[in-house]
Amino acid sequence: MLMQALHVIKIGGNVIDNSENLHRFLKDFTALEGHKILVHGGGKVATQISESMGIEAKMIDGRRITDIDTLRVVTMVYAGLINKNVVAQLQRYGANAIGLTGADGNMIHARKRPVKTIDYGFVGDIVENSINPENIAKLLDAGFTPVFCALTHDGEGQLLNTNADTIASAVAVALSEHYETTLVYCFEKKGVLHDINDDDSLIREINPEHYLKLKEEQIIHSGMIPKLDNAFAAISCGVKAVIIGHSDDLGQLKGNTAFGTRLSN
Ligand SMILES: Nc1ncnc2c1ncn2[C@@H]1O[C@H](COP(=O)(O)OP(=O)(O)O)[C@@H](O)[C@H]1O
Ligand SMILES: CC(=O)N[C@@H](CCC(=O)OP(=O)(O)O)C(=O)O
Repeated sequence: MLMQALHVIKIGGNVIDNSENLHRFLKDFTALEGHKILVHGGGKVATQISESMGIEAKMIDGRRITDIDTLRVVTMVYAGLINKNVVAQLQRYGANAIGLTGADGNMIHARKRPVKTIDYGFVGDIVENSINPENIAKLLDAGFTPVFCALTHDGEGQLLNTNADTIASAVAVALSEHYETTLVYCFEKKGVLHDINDDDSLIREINPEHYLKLKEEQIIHSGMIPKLDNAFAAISCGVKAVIIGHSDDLGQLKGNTAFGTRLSN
């Protein structure tokens, strides 16, 4: 049987922090035909709000050290402020969006990251095979557009902070059993760049060997490393296509025009 197409789109914190870019992106997202899921970050807003409350934001290897006060802030910011505003805007543009944490409908089960050398606090690693694609498919079939924020739960009442890139990859992998799934990471640059300050230096395609080399040469660094690790994990676990590109270029998907960096294995 021919599988239906599904787009899982992740939007990053720098776009969420810029209302003009966010609105443009949400309009283009709504215009995408067929089944779609949005996963949003919001790390930048969480950092601003934490610091305005006198709670210092600490990141190690792109992951937020989430003590109890920080967990309260990210719960308010991700599940409340950002998720509900994104849902309201999508409703305005015509998508029947429904906002979710991983606890809602038991969508995403995670385990508190064990303390080794670093104590990340209330950070959750998604439990393998814990995302039930049937539950998400029910929402899609009922005409809803699920909008996930960066929170999961451990099944024992504890919310956990989980990186949004990781959530997008895990959701795309789980649903690729049922749909021909394309995962798109949207952020504020044209894609993976040879020179981070030059949008004309876009790398149109990248495979794991090329990735290793670009990492060694420090052409790829910081937040792009975990993003690409998540992206390659998705492509090797059944996701049909993964693209990393600018939030302004999402509309290109509709016309099937190539944009951003496409992953290959
Ligand atoms: N080669 C590269 N091309 C593009 N961005 C890169 C590259 N190397 C590092 N980066 C950095 O990675 C960042 C994206 O990662 P991150 O901030 O985690 O994204 P997001 O906001 O989508 O979660 C970019 O803003 C950029 O600063
Ligand atoms: C554990 C962890 O680091 N969680 C992330 C979740 C938000 C996120 O991923 O936001 P962006 O996509 O905007 O970076 C954080 O709190 O920053």
